[in-house]
Amino acid sequence: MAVLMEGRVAVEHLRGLLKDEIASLSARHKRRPELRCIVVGRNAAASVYLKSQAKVAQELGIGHAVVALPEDIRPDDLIGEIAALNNDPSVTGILLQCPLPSGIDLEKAASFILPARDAEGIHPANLGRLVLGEGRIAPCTAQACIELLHHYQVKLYGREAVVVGHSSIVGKPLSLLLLKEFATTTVCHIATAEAHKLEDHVRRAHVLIVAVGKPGVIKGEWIAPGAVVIDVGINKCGESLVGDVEFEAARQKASFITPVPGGVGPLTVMLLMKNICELFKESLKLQS
Ligand SMILES: NC(=O)C1=CN([C@@H]2O[C@H](COP(=O)(O)OP(=O)(O)OC[C@H]3O[C@@H](n4cnc5c(N)ncnc54)[C@H](OP(=O)(O)O)[C@@H]3O)[C@@H](O)[C@H]2O)C=CC1
Ligand SMILES: Nc1nc(=O)c2c([nH]1)NC[C@@H]1CN(c3ccc(C(=O)N[C@@H](CCC(=O)O)C(=O)O)cc3)C=[N+]21
Repeated sequence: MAVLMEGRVAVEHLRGLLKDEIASLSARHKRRPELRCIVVGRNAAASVYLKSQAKVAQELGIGHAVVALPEDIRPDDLIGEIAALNNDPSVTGILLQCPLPSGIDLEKAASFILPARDAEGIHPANLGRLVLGEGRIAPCTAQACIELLHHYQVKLYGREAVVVGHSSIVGKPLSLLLLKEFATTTVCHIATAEAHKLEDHVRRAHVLIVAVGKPGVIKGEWIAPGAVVIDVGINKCGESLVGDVEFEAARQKASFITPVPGGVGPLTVMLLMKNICELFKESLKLQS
């Protein structure tokens, strides 16, 4: 039976550090960091994220406001909203929440966020730094997975890491961070599933990280004995939240596994706040 990797426990140390740092910066500079979150349309996982953000921002002394936009917004109007936040001197960081409607391209929209206000590190300049291994602001969930692995002292050097999902906010940046740790990294996606190869890749993973958004897409029986499993997926199932991995069956085979909720989610939120704190410090340096 696997040990649970509890993000809600791993996060406590960071919570204390950030709270103290933000309190002292805010007192010294007589202003607080401000996060603005752009949300287009409605989505269950995005609502869970927003709720957690608002709660943690308040605990840490970070201002938080949502810019809610209609599902049928035109791309140019979304860019206008981003520009308004870029030009507002009180704003520290901007988060463009996914998913976006089918007519709007995340990567294109993200390129309009000022790199110095990019709360998630998804502007091409920030992603470029990540490729070069020198990124400071990296996508929060990718960082959260690495933090969890470090917290539970999981060895990555020379191990087979398999990432399922290749989105710009999770799978791709995470694969770069795993490479930085010298894990031998495979990235699977929809074409892997269509080629009926997903099971083969999952079966040989020492470390498996799944970010798809489909409950049960990874069968528990595919997990290699002793594997480490991180389930990023957040899916609403009635009133409860479930991940992408068949949890109970996977738990019988893995050595470590994240629960959903209580796994990656709380760390994602705290690392978003850490990014905001970093952007705030940079902005204060520029002013002085
Ligand atoms: N816990 C947390 O902190 C966070 C949770 N999430 C959750 O993680 C999930 C993924 O989020 P995100 O990356 O934004 O989602 P996206 O929809 O952007 O990406 C999903 C990825 O999964 C791939 N995929 C779809 N179906 C399959 C399949 N059957 N087999 C293998 N790969 C498949 C897609 O491939 P293709 O594009 O080629 O179709 C795509 O790369 C969601 O549930 C989201 O809510 C996200 C961020 C943070
Ligand atoms: N640009 C962008 N970046 C994201 O990182 C992003 C996004 N868009 N869109 C939506 C998904 C989803 N996501 C979550 C993060 C934390 C929790 C979270 O805090 N989860 C708690 C939930 C606690 C509860 O309410 O039960 C937990 O898992 O324990 C949930 C969901 C980030 N996402």
